[in-house]
Amino acid sequence: MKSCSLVAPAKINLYLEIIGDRPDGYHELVMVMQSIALADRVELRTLAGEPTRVCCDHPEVPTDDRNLAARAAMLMAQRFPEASRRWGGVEITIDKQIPVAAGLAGGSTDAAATLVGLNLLWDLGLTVSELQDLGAFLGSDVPFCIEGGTALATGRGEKISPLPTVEGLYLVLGKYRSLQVSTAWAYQTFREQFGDRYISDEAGLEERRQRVHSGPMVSAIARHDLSKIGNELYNDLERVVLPVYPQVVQLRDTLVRQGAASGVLGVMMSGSGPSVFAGVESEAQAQRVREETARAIPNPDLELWATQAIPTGIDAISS
Ligand SMILES: C[C@@](CO)(OP(=O)(O)O)[C@H](O)COP(=O)(O)OP(=O)(O)OC[C@H]1O[C@@H](n2ccc(N)nc2=O)[C@H](O)[C@@H]1O
Ligand SMILES: Nc1ncnc2c1ncn2[C@@H]1O[C@H](COP(=O)(O)OP(=O)(O)O)[C@@H](O)[C@H]1O
Repeated sequence: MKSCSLVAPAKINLYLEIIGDRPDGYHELVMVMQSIALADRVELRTLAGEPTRVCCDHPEVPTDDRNLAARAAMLMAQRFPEASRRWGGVEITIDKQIPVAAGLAGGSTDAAATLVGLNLLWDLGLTVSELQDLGAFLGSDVPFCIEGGTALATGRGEKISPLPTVEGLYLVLGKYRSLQVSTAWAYQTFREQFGDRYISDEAGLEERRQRVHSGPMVSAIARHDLSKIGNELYNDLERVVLPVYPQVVQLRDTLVRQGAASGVLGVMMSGSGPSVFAGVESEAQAQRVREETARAIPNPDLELWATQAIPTGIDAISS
């Protein structure tokens, strides 16, 4: 029996621009992704002679083959049948700390951890880039989650180029427990409402890629300019999620108001939502804004975290 334990961080999107339609039904994106300290813990244990199973006591996380981590294990077994025969199935235990369907890539990071962990347990020696290629079969956010840190993501989100590390960015993150947003719904609604500005042919997409507005965010990151990073936060999916979820607007507005008083750098919804984050410059300020926001919205359904940007993705802490 072999086992390993991994830290699987969530992500936020500092920038998300939808630039067009793709023949595969996905959307062509330009995103700036950032790993954060809020993380699941994933434990893997080989099970000689037994099938793969997932253990997770979070009521909204499936433990059958809908679980993205189980799918990652199945993909590895399919691609590496010899190692799979030798080691048998794997028990995947997920300690779920990342809120589910929140726009924070919780399922994707568990899948990424499973790929990284099985690479270690099965002594496969796969490179980060090979693991990312496998991850792209599981979901658009999985390749980013493998290496994590700060990165530009293009294509449907699976093409990753590392960016300089964002240091000293602290965050207040909020999410209503009972609210979940389906990513497929968010993109579908965007397509229905704003699809007429889409470009679908490759030449048009290439021309559009040259005109994306992510340049100022990328240069703010290169210059380590936190206040400019705060000004350049952007997410196209806010345009479809905010009109349907008034609580998200209330949380966003409250964080913006705290910002005016406490010097918040910027506020934005992450991914397809409904989580919203505010960027600040110190841990103490993050704690203060978190407390003030909890006082301003005294709703037990609202969960708030003080967290921070981190420079790494999946971290194997023991094997
Ligand atoms: C919006 C983002 C931003 O990082 O994150 P989340 O909010 O899910 O965390 C991602 O684009 C989500 O990535 P991920 O959650 O991996 O999506 P996938 O499983 O690949 O796709 C789920 C569904 O979203 C839509 N989809 C996703 C990615 C993309 N570029 N175009 C799309 O249209 C498709 O309808 C797809 O069926
Ligand atoms: N390991 C997992 N953790 C969380 N959700 C999972 C997992 N595997 C599958 N899911 C399913 O994926 C859906 C999206 O969850 P999640 O990945 O947390 O959100 P998001 O796509 O917003 O980042 C959930 O509704 C859940 O049913």
